[in-house]
Amino acid sequence: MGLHPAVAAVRHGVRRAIAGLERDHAVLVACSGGADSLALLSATVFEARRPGVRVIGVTVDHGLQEGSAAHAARVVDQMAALGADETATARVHVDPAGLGIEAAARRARYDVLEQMRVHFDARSVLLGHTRDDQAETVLLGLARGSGGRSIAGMRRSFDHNDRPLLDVARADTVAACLAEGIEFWDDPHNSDPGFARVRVRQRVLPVLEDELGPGVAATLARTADQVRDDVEALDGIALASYERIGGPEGLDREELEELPRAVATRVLRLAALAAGARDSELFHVHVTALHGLALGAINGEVQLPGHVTAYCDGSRLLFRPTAVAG
Ligand SMILES: Nc1ncnc2c1ncn2[C@@H]1O[C@H](COP(=O)(O)OP(=O)(O)OP(=O)(O)O)[C@@H](O)[C@H]1O
Repeated sequence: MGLHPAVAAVRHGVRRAIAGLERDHAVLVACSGGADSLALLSATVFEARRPGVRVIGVTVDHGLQEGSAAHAARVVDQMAALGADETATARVHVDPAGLGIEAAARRARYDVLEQMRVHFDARSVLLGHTRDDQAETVLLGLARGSGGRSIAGMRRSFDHNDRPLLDVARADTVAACLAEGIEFWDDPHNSDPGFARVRVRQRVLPVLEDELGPGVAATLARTADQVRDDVEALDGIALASYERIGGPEGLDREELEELPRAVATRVLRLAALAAGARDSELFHVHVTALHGLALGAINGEVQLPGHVTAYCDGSRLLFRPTAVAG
């Protein structure tokens, strides 16, 4: 019997991701025990064999659900049975204060995976996000309305992380597990309609598929790829412009006026961040106000999150710490 097409699709993604690795290099696979990450691990073991790359399987125990330690132990056994050279459980403490539980768990997970990567001297961390995850991310970003970056989806690689399955359908990771006799775990979170992502998965995408035809997830993911190229190009141009016209003495307003709006707003964001504005609360409305101020459409000052005030002085747009009353 030939190779199952779903297994071939998963292996194809992995082959590209580890193409640069050589004998005795190590790669870390982040494994939740779901179909996506177990299919990813199995394919990585297969693809790593010929170059002689070591495969490290790591599962993160967030300690948030009853029985999470037992679940992690089962995943570790599975990873070993699938042929991982080494396995580990990373336990994290999730502090939900500020970020909220989901974001705090994600932050803790990415931090500990990076620590494990360094610990095992691995070249990269492979994550099992699929094309469907990407489509959901694009739709959620579209609804959030925070511009190109929010619909550019997840990056294929960042820092030392890779997402080899971004072109692979989630159904194919399930089919690959079934074809290889891998028992996978269905995370109850993945079907809890309390999460916006789950509602997109269960209700929004199926309607789009019905009304616009099958393949919507793939086209959304393709859109993300194209938008990301554009966003990254604009970011690069903006950084170069900022380095040219910005500095400790603020921004040159005439030079700023010459820039296309998409570049100017990015330059203003960079300048505001350099002046100490708080990234997570610096919204488009602030940047638009800064633009108005620089062009003379708004008079006075603009207050930015993080206690930064922007103002104009002749030809320059400047920033200073906001004076605290009392
Ligand atoms: N507990 C875990 N241990 C190890 N890896 C995990 C764990 N949870 C998720 N991952 C990794 O992240 C990938 C995506 O998982 P999932 O879609 O459940 O997470 P998510 O919360 O949507 O992720 P993100 O927040 O990064 O978008 C998995 O395929 C796996 O590689």
